[in-house]
Amino acid sequence: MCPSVPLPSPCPPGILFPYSSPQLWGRAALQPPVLLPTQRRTFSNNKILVELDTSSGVATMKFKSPPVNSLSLDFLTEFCISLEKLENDRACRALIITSAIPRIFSSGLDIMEMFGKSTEHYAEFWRAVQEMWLRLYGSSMVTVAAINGSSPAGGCLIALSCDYRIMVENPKYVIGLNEAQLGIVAPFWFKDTFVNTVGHRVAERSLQLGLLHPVTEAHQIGLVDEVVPEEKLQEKAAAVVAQWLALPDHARQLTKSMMRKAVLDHMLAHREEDIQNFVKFISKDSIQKSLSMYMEMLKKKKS
Ligand SMILES: CCCCCCCCCCCCC/C=C/C(=O)SCCNC(=O)CCNC(=O)[C@H](O)C(C)(C)COP(=O)(O)OP(=O)(O)OC[C@H]1O[C@@H](n2cnc3c(N)ncnc32)[C@H](O)[C@@H]1OP(=O)(O)O
Repeated sequence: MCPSVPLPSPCPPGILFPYSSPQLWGRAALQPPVLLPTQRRTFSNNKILVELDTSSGVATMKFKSPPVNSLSLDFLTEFCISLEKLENDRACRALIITSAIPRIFSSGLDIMEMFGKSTEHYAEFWRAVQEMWLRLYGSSMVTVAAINGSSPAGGCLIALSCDYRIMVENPKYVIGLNEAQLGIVAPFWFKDTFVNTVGHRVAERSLQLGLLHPVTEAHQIGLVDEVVPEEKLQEKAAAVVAQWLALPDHARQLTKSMMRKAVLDHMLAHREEDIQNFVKFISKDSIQKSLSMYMEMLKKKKS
């Protein structure tokens, strides 16, 4: 997995874990028994609320950055800190990611972070985007995206980086990597994450056309795993987590690592080059113009 997020090793690889009880499979079981004053631990910063149920080992992360949960540098920093805290907390085995903002899961990367700023700022911002993906895609926790609203581009990347995606049935919601519509390009690791989920042909068409898929279509192409009515979302996410947690952590984690390692390693090997490419690309006048026109179009749509 990602070197910045080392895999916890409940037992050496290749050694069979004692299959006695599901409760003993988790990281929580490795802790000496302690009496906890409460079963819920909450931490919240400006843009993200995290609640960890220490009895089940399941954390819920809610994005709460109005108006549209755009992924600004501040948001990404909070996100990475929250992920690191949970990853290092042996009581936490699973994470459900959802939104507290009605109708929007996340509007993707904050376009204002990529517009009219210095090259140093672009480099810092892009490193934060990379870090978020490395931590989430490389997480040893079970991760479930409970997608309760539209989720374009960077928002879709967050969902794609999870182990399982459940989306609310609503004809107004869309999801996809729509970068091409903005006149920009999904970087190779966005593309790899997408291909690993939906397959090469579907990804090629969807990426070239910058498609935002309605929920039913997203389900048909395998971009989301399940579609549920809004009121069933949390219950469904909890059920999926329980199913994944019923397996021994080390077996699931090693399997996940095996499936994702090549993509993570590829990105890590090209991380600095990827930052340089981003800075060069985003600083171009033509790209800045495209972003400016896109923001104008968003504003016009409102009026
Ligand atoms: C050899 C090849 C080399 C290649 C090298 C490659 C290098 C890499 C290239 C760059 C890669 C970048 C990857 C980018 C990823 C992204 O995520 S880009 C962002 C994409 N996001 C979008 O397209 C979403 C845009 N927003 C919307 O569609 C809608 O806003 C919405 C999310 C569906 C919500 O709609 P609605 O509820 O109607 O709200 P609005 O009124 O539209 O918006 C409210 C305000 O929020 C602002 N806003 C919306 N999205 C963003 C955003 N992403 N960033 C910043 N701000 C956003 C919107 O403008 C409104 O603002 P106000 O008018 O001021 O209220």
